[in-house]
Amino acid sequence: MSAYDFDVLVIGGGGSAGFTAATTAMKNGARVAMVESGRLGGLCILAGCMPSKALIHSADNLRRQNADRLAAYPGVQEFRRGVVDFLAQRRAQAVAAKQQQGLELLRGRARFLDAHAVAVDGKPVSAASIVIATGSVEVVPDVPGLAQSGYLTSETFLALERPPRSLLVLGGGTMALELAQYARRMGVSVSIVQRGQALLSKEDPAIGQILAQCLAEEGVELFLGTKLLDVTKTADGARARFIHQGGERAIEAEALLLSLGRRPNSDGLDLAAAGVATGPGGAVTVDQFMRASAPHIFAAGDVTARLMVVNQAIVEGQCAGHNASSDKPKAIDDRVVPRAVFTDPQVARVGLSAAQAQAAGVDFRQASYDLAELGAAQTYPGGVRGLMNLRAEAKSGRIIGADLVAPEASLMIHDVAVAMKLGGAAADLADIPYVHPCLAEISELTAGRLARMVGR
Ligand SMILES: Cc1cc2nc3c(=O)[nH]c(=O)nc-3n(C[C@H](O)[C@H](O)[C@H](O)COP(=O)(O)OP(=O)(O)OC[C@H]3O[C@@H](n4cnc5c(N)ncnc54)[C@H](O)[C@@H]3O)c2cc1C
Ligand SMILES: NC(=O)c1ccc[n+]([C@@H]2O[C@H](COP(=O)([O-])OP(=O)(O)OC[C@H]3O[C@@H](n4cnc5c(N)ncnc54)[C@H](O)[C@@H]3O)[C@@H](O)[C@H]2O)c1
Repeated sequence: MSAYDFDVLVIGGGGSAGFTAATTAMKNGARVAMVESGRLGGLCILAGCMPSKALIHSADNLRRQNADRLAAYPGVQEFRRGVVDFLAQRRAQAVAAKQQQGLELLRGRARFLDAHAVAVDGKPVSAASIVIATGSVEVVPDVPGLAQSGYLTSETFLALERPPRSLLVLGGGTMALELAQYARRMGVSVSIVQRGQALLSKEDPAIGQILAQCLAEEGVELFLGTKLLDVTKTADGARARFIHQGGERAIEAEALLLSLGRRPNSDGLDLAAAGVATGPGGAVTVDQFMRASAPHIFAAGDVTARLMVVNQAIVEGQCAGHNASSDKPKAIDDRVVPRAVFTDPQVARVGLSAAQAQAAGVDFRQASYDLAELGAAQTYPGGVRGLMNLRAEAKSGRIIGADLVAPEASLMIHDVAVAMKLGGAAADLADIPYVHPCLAEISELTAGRLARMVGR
């Protein structure tokens, strides 16, 4: 009989990483409890991936139909709520099914008491191993006046009952671009104020340029390379002052959306009581087994800040859940986690970026292809914009990463992901006679170019 209440305790079990960790540990035969302070579903279902995509796809439809967006707005919101409620209910049913199999669900907020115990709303619970999966929170920078201005976060923006006439988006990352384009397509007048010189500053600058062109053509006003000075509340909304191209500018809008990144949600956990070390922004520091600095404590998902997307959270949850409940530890394999930005055109990536490969000292070659060069692209009235960068190890020809901008890049990236998973080389991808004429042929053609530059 164990000295602890449970074999494995998961903090944040209602989210993607936590629920995966809990069910993985159960498969290993562990007695598992999960603590959840909020509604079951986590960020992806309740206020992230799913509601944002429900709105984006709705705006696309309305645009195609040339419908009155303002009149359609309440229906779009009703659709978003329906999607969220359906998926949250499905998560609740999945949790209930696991409860039938012995999972203990503890409702409340967890805080560490020591390395093997947490208090759930004051009540102590102990476990041999603990998985931290508490997700992330919005970054709120220390900008004068911002706190008093009444800004929107992604969560409050997604749920607005009425669209603002004008929207000022602070930030130029994934979330900023998805939500800015959605708002524009719903008829809102949109400005983006971004600190970096490019949009999506972690990607190849050519990608940010394509997105900047597309957004500007839709009427989004872009300010890149800015320094935010302050924000003031006005009678109609908010006003942001910033430096742009050496001069001072000010933009007023009815609503201000904060999209300056997310940071690990670890503040209230009292990690010091458990001897768990944190890194930049409060990320729980983990090794390749998703093990924290205390040997029987693991972490998974946004709280580790490795890559804040849901498929990464699930891969980390599987690894943490397994290692928390097994004496045969497995290292995480997150080499192949594709991800996408759901703008139009979409942006997708798998594997290492060129900058990451360089930083890791990999000897690689990169081939690029402009989507407009493709025969299939000629068949789209008005043309299509995009590109592919494909990278492979110089000696072996093995594919190590790709970037893609294309209308359906979120779908198209998966053939590169499969090739990478199977250890494929550029020549293997080039060898597949792709359906003609389709935009996915860009993979075959870029791979052909790359195959001629590398060893195999
Ligand atoms: C607007 C938006 C759009 C996004 N779109 C996409 C997308 O299209 N594709 C994609 O892959 N990713 C997307 N993401 C990112 C994705 O949602 C996250 O990476 C993912 O949901 C993180 O999962 P998680 O399990 O780490 O955290 P969460 O799902 O946030 O789970 C953490 C859980 O812990 C609970 N919790 C926190 N503290 C405690 C505590 N002390 N005690 C008990 N419980 C606690 C919370 O209530 C929550 O249920 C988006 C994010 C946003 C904000
Ligand atoms: N499709 C998806 O997978 C998806 C969609 C939305 C969000 N997400 C995830 O949610 C998280 C949050 O998204 P995000 O777009 O906010 O984060 P992000 O890190 O992609 O972008 C933040 C942006 O804000 C800028 N910035 C940060 N601090 C600033 C400051 N003080 N002044 C001016 N600019 C500043 C950065 O340069 C960057 O461009 C990300 O980790 C992302 O992966 C994913």
